[in-house]
Amino acid sequence: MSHYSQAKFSISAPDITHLGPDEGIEVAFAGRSNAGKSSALNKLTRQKGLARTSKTPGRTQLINVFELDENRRLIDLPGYGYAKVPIAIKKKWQRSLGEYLQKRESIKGLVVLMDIRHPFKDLDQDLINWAVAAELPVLALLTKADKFKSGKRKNQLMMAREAALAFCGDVTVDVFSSLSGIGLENLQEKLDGWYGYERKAT
Ligand SMILES: Nc1nc2c(ncn2[C@@H]2O[C@H](COP(=O)(O)OP(=O)(O)OP(=O)(O)O)[C@@H](O)[C@H]2O)c(=O)[nH]1
Ligand SMILES: [Mg+2]
Repeated sequence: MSHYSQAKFSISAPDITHLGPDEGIEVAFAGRSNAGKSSALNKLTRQKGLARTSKTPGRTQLINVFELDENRRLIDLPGYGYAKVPIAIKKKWQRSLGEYLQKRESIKGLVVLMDIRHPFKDLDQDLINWAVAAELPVLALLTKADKFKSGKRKNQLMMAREAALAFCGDVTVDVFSSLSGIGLENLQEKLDGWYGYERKAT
């Protein structure tokens, strides 16, 4: 049994003032709209309907909080970069995203999810660079990895790692698929470290 299957929906907050006390450890999932954040959270927690997913980009407009235990939370952040949203709404939710990242003390790790077919767009780079500068640990995940066969996938991962090195230094880059489960073990291992869960010796 994984710690992550314990996740329970806690709250949806329009901005950080509506979140609970800024204590404990939060790990946030961020990325462009439609990158697969909510799907990845469902895969990680083994709960198909935990985070709402959608074919329509811009589904997650609130900061959604899932509790693992009293001190540990998973955060599904609003997606960025989706053009077809009324500007007023977009401004509001991008502000809540920025505020969360800049002001929330309990964030201890950031997972940046990017579609493996077009990783490291400008906004992704900005976010990762910001996190690196803020000394916030980052895991860059290339999602929907099932879209590529193994050879192409490895190649794309190699290129993405080189791209990451070139523009923002040493961030971990890995592949992930919420359909096939590729990369799930590695994701859990990274999160275990951030949350301070001990790994069983095997
Ligand atoms: N093939 C494939 N499709 C995926 C995968 N993960 C997500 N998708 C699809 O991509 C679309 C968007 O997934 P979501 O998880 O809702 O994306 P999101 O990043 O939460 O999107 P917003 O909430 O709009 O920011 C849905 O149609 C998913 O079924 C994956 O690993 N493989
Ligand atoms: Mg979502």
